Amino acid sequence: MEHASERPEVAPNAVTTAILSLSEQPGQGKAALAKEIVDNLHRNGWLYLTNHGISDELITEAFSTAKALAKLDNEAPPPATEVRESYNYFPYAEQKFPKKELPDFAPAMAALFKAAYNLSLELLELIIVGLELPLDQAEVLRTAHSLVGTEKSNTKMRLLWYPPAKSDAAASRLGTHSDYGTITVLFQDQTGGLEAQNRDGRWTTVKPLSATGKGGAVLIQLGDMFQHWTSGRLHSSKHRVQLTNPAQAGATRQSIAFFLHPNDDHLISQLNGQKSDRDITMGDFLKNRFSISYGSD
Ligand SMILES: O=C(O)CCC(=O)C(=O)O
Ligand SMILES: [Fe+2]
Repeated sequence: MEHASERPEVAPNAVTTAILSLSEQPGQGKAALAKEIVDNLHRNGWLYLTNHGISDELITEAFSTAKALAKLDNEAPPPATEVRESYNYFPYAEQKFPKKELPDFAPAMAALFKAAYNLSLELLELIIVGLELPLDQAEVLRTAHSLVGTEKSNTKMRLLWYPPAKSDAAASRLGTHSDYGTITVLFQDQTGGLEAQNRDGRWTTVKPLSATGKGGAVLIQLGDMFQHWTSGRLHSSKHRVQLTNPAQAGATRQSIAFFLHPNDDHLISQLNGQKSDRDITMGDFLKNRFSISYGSD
């Protein structure tokens, strides 16, 4: 209970997190699912997807390799203020891979990266349907992400490892931020601690759902760039990872976040077809990220 007074107020049931099945349900067509996805990305900016099509084996293999990497890195003690470790995986950055120590690293990460990329493309198509935009816009989005995996795209997979917290640790494991790309696909274990803020400004705890097993779910979060792209129709939520109870402090937490970004040189024109002087390349967007104002904010 020591930490309770240090934590910001969170109303645990203020916002409902949707759990949607990517495989069509009897009586529910693709259009209905697309609409539900868009409604949730409009209101909240996040949702869970079950039947996401990524095999347990791929996810489990990537998690165990990422955990082994965190253990390797731990041989050098982290700075005292460090509350998590993270490694950004870019498929082309082979010189950074721990080839000798972990020969399984490259194939495990490449497989999950590819699967998450394919899932993202499927989702982008559904979002275009749900936004009731002309279907050629789905092709626009697909082309905008054609360089994923190369040096001309900032798309990456972040391997996160949160060690057990010291008893006097602050309540924060990862500070408040929004993701800045198109969408994020988050795979997490069942430790919990993720909190997110919806369009109305309400914070909620996002119930932890494992990415594997029966009912395995991945969390989809919308990024700043996609909010901009959709002229603010979709919401990019602020989120953070907290230690929500003392028992959790003693537990490790592991997650893998796939951040989909458009090609650096892709000119982001509004998806509603309107010409706008806010059209901007992804590269410039990143440069200006902290100074521009955009969307409906
Ligand atoms: O660890 C998590 O669950 C969240 C990670 C995250 O939000 C990020 O890396 O941007
Ligand atoms: Fe994030």
